Amino acid sequence: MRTTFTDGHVSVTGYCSMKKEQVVNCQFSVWYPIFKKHTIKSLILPLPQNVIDYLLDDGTLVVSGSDHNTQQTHTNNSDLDAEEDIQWSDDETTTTVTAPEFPEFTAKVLEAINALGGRVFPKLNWSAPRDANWIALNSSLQCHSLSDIFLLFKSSDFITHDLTQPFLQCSDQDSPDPVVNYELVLRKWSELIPGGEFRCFVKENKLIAISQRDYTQYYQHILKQEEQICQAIQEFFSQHIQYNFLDEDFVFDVYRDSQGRVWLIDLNPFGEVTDSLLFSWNELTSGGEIAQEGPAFRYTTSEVTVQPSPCLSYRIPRDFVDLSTGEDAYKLIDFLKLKKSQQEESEEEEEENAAQ
Ligand SMILES: Nc1ncnc2c1ncn2[C@@H]1O[C@H](COP(=O)(O)OP(=O)(O)OP(=O)(O)O)[C@@H](O)[C@H]1O
Repeated sequence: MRTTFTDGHVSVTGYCSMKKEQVVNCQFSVWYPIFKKHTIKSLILPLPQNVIDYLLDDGTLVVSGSDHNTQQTHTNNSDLDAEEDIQWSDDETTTTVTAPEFPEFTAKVLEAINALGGRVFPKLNWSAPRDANWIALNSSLQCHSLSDIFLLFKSSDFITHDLTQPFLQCSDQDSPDPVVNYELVLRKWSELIPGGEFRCFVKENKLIAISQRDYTQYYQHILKQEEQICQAIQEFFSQHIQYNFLDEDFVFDVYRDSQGRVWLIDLNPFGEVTDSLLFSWNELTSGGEIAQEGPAFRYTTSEVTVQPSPCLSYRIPRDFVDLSTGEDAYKLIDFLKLKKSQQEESEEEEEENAAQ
């Protein structure tokens, strides 16, 4: 699930009126039990309040180290709680910070990761931290420990959106927000080839549109197998999805594997909070005109249209990543020294000016 912000405000164009209940129904723990047989094996753990507080505290990026490295070098701009152990050393302008620890939760997470084969894809109730994969060492959302998960979650706007304003774009703003029980979703890691992913739009229980998910790239096999892909998705929808979900309007994502088998990947609300990819919400809501006979199928047809990845705008320069994660301690020291010498230079200049 994703929200579009423009100058700090939500961009609502008002093509469709999504209700809070639709958002509630698209939580992972609601749809997973219904479609368990057709999706990737996953485990759901309730998120304790102190973990939620830690994720929302933007004072530090340092991650709990009890299941990983125990300490990391870091710039200190945090007034975090007493569990932090902060040591300043005089000779270098660096701090050593130990993040809060959650032993019980850590043990449960590790047990779940092991049960899923040691490598997982993490999510909250709705979103994965797709906007933060650049910060991970392998530039991937693959996690082996709770500290891997924390690093991604604490760096992700999509995760913050889930935690703070999941009902922001709903039309029934006058009704009270439903209670959300936050959950950590761990999914068995699967090597999904982006060219096999498609987003499907369902209106009044009818599959009206299918879009290539990774629309910034051209995939020749989609062009060649257009009919087979469309047919396989339609069959999957009518056999396993249609009339089985709690709403009649929704969006679902699928993966077609190399054997042609279709898998459910995710379920999203039918509304502007969900990216409409190669369609517009205006088209999708205007009386089903796009789907006269069967669903409309859109994919990128030539290399000319290839665009940069939509998540690129969330990235920051690698140097800053190294600084913020303490990955390259020397870079951090250089940076601090540079700041110090710049400060000294400007103080000298001020003194000279004052003397004149
Ligand atoms: N189990 C998995 N293993 C590896 N990669 C995965 C797994 N599940 C999903 N992915 C990849 O991550 C992408 C995002 O997954 P998902 O749809 O669950 O996240 P999301 O935050 O809900 O995204 P959106 O907001 O677009 O619906 C998928 O398109 C897929 O490429």
